[in-house]
Amino acid sequence: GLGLSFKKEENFGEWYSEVVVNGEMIEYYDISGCYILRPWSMSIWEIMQAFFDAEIKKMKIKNCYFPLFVSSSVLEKEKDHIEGFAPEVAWVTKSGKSDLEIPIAIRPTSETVMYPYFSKWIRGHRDLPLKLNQWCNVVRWEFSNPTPFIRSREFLWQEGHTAFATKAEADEEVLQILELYRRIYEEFLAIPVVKGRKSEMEKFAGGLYTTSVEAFIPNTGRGIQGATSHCLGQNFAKMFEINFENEKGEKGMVWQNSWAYSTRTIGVMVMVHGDDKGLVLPPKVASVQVIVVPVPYKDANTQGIFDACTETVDTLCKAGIRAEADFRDNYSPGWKYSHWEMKGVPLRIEIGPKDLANNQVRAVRRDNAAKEDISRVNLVEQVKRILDDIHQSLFDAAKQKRDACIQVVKTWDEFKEALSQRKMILAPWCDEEEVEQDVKERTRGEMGAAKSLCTPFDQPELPEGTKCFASGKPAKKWTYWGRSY
Ligand SMILES: O=C1CCCN[C@@H]1CCCn1cnc2ccccc2c1=O
Repeated sequence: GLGLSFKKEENFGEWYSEVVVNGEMIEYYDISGCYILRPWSMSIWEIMQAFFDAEIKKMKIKNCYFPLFVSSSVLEKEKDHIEGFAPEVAWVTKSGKSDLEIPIAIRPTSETVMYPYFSKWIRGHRDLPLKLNQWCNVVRWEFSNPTPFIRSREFLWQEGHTAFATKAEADEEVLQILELYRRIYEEFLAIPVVKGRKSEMEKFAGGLYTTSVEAFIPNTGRGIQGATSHCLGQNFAKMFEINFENEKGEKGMVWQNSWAYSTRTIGVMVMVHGDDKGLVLPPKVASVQVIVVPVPYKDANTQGIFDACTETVDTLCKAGIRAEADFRDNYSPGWKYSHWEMKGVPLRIEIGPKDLANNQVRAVRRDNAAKEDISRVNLVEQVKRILDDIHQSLFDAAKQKRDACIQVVKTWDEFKEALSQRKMILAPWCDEEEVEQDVKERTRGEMGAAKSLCTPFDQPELPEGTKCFASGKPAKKWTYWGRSY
């Protein structure tokens, strides 16, 4: 039948795979770890892209496009940033029947593709700042369990790559971009995130420091990195000789950033808001925000009902609301209700004989199934109010659930207990890397080890003498820990 065969609370993994397919977001592909993005998910990507692209254009960041292919000499230029990742690099070794002289890598990220040209283009301080972004796909041949949107061998992202004369400029941009990522999650996807800094162990090894927005999936009790904004320092400038002559004629290396968010955002949204009836789309990213369904009654004025539906769609569209009508005559209203609920359309409008007679429509919310009769007189402002309220209540519900998963701990025993309860753990930490390594080893198990998620910028008070939860040494900061994707 139409319904899902798995329940979110009982079989989360199967529920997720089924809901992205039944919601017509994803089609499974015959190569493992690769998925077809159908229009229902591509439209979500496009809406977020439109926002982010407009925002970075305000920051004078320009779009470009670099080749998909990377020569091995250049890719392996940076040993330590690539060493951990080497197994994930996909290589082209043949064309037709013949082997390539030298294998060519498919970009897993574009630092090594772009930075030899940054070196060529940046000569003097007038060439700075250089601020580029590209919207593209990247390939990482991962082996851990592939999951649509969350972990795939090819995904879409934007990657920003910027170069500045001073560290101060780089530091500022890192945070400006991170704020845009927070807005993507909280203002578009209605998902609460924590802004913070990654530990030395978890940061991008090729950079100076990494900031991120961290989300949490209550059903699996795992944190998930939502997006990252790295300050690369002068590490890549040194490697690729990206230097410039400043005003005083002195030679200096540039300060660089790189930052990305990807189609993983869509998977997080499905996991957080979806329910046993299917997808639940936050209105801001729904390609159809309102679906109008005619409810004809045997001898009632069917044409009048259809006309009212058409007029309702036109009125809403003229007001900038993304509305459509489902006039298909081979499906019943009840079938249509289930279908559009599965696809997560935020608001349904039903128009039957009674509604027609009373010059009203019956509005039904997807998030809480609340029904409301609305006069067609002030339809637009009522629908706008309801859509805004749906966004707010989705965010509030997700935040309440995420906050309920947060556990503050002071000792190792409390930490272990919270981890067994699948919590997102806030603990005082001595900030020593070998202690972090020790936490990973001591929590290794079939559920996966705990790792540090981020050190939140918003630090709670740390009383003098507070001990590190894992080492007993003097704590230096509060850090979030947990299992993660
Ligand atoms: O996050 C970002 C933001 C966008 C630009 N790249 C940085 C860092 C990417 C880190 N990374 C991640 N997976 C990889 C996989 C294979 C080879 C290299 C890499 C690699 O460098």
